[in-house]
Amino acid sequence: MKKQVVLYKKLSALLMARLHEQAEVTLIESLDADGLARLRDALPRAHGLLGASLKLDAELLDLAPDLEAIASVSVGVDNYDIDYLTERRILLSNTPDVLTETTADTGFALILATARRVVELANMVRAGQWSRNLGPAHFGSDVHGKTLGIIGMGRIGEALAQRGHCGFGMPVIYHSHSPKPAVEQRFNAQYRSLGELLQQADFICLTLPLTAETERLIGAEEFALMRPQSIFINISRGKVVDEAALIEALGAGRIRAAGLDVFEREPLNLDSPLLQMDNVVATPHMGSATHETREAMARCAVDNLLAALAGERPANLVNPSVWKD
Ligand SMILES: NC(=O)C1=CN([C@@H]2O[C@H](COP(=O)(O)OP(=O)(O)OC[C@H]3O[C@@H](n4cnc5c(N)ncnc54)[C@H](O)[C@@H]3O)[C@@H](O)[C@H]2O)C=CC1
Ligand SMILES: O=C(O)C(=O)CO
Repeated sequence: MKKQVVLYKKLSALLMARLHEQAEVTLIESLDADGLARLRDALPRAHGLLGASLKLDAELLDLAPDLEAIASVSVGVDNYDIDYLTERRILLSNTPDVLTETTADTGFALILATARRVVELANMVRAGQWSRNLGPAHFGSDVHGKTLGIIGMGRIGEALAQRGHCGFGMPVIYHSHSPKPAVEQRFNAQYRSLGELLQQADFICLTLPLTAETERLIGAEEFALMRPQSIFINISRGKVVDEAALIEALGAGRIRAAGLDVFEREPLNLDSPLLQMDNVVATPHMGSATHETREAMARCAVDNLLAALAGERPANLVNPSVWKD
C-alpha cells in the first residue's frame, strides 16, 4: 500500500507527478487558517510531511502517530524540535548546497544595495526628485577593497567570501566555531574572535543558523563594538539579532546601514521603524527565491522524503542518530 504524504508547499507539476507515483498525496496549498485546519485533519494519516515555513511543534506532531519522515524545503531547521523528532524516531531532512550560491548572491546584493544606496536613490529618481547632479549628501561608500566580515563560515559564508575575495578584492575576516585552514588558504581569509570582527569589518554579515546558542547573538553590546561606517547584513535568521537593539543602533548612527533579508517576525510589520529608515534595505526572506533554486530545493526535498519512506537513508539527514543500518 502507498504511504500517505502531506505537502504543505505546492510543487511543480513534474515533482507532483513523481510524488503521486510513489505515494498518496494530500496538498495543503496555503498555511492560512483554513489550510492549517486541513493540515490538522490530514496529520493522523501522514507517514511523510514535506514543506517549509511552518513551526512543527510537539502539539502538531502528536497529531501524527504514524509519521516516519519530514522533508524540509529549507536548509535552516530552526522550525523543528529536533530532540523531539529524534525521540519519536522521525527522520528529518533538509536541502543544503542547492541554495548556497543563490543565497550568497542575495547577501552580495544587500552589500551593494546598502553601500551604494541603490534603493534609496532609485526611489528618488522615481519620485521625480532627481533635479541636479548628485552631491556628497547622496554619495555611498565603496565595496571593493573594504573588509568583509563573515560570522558563520559554512557553505553560504564561504560562497560570500568567494564573491568578496575574487570579485571585489575584499580582505576577508571571519568568525566561526573554529578556524578553517582551507577557507583561509582559498580566500586569504583570517580568523577573528567575534569582538575583533565586529570592531574591524566594514561589512558584518551573518550567515549562521538560528540555534539556542546563536539566538540574539548580536545585541546592544555587539552593535556598540561596530564602527559608524560599518554596514550590517543579515541573511541568516532574524532571531539571531536583537531587533530593538539594531533599530537603536541605526537610529543613533552607531552603524551606517543595514541590509536585512530576515526579521524577528516575518512577514515584517508595516509599522516597523526599520521601514522608516532610508539606510535600511529590507527584503522579504528571498535569499533562495529564484525559479531554478526553489525547484532544486523542492527536488532535493522530494528525493529525501521518497528515500526515507522507502526505508533508505535520505541524503540530507539532519538527525542521523535516528538511522539504524
Ligand atoms: N535568507 C535566506 O533565505 C536563507 C537563509 N539561510 C540561513 O543560513 C544558515 C546557514 O546556512 P549554511 O551556510 O548552509 O549552513 P552551514 O551549516 O554550512 O554554516 C553555518 C556555519 O555557522 C557556524 N556556526 C554555527 N553556530 C555558530 C556560533 N554560535 N558561532 C559561530 N559560528 C557558528 C557553523 O560552524 C557553520 O560553519 C541556515 O541555517 C539558514 O538559517 C539559508 C538559506 C537561505
Ligand atoms: O533554506 C532556508 O533556510 C531558507 O531560509 C529559505 O531558503
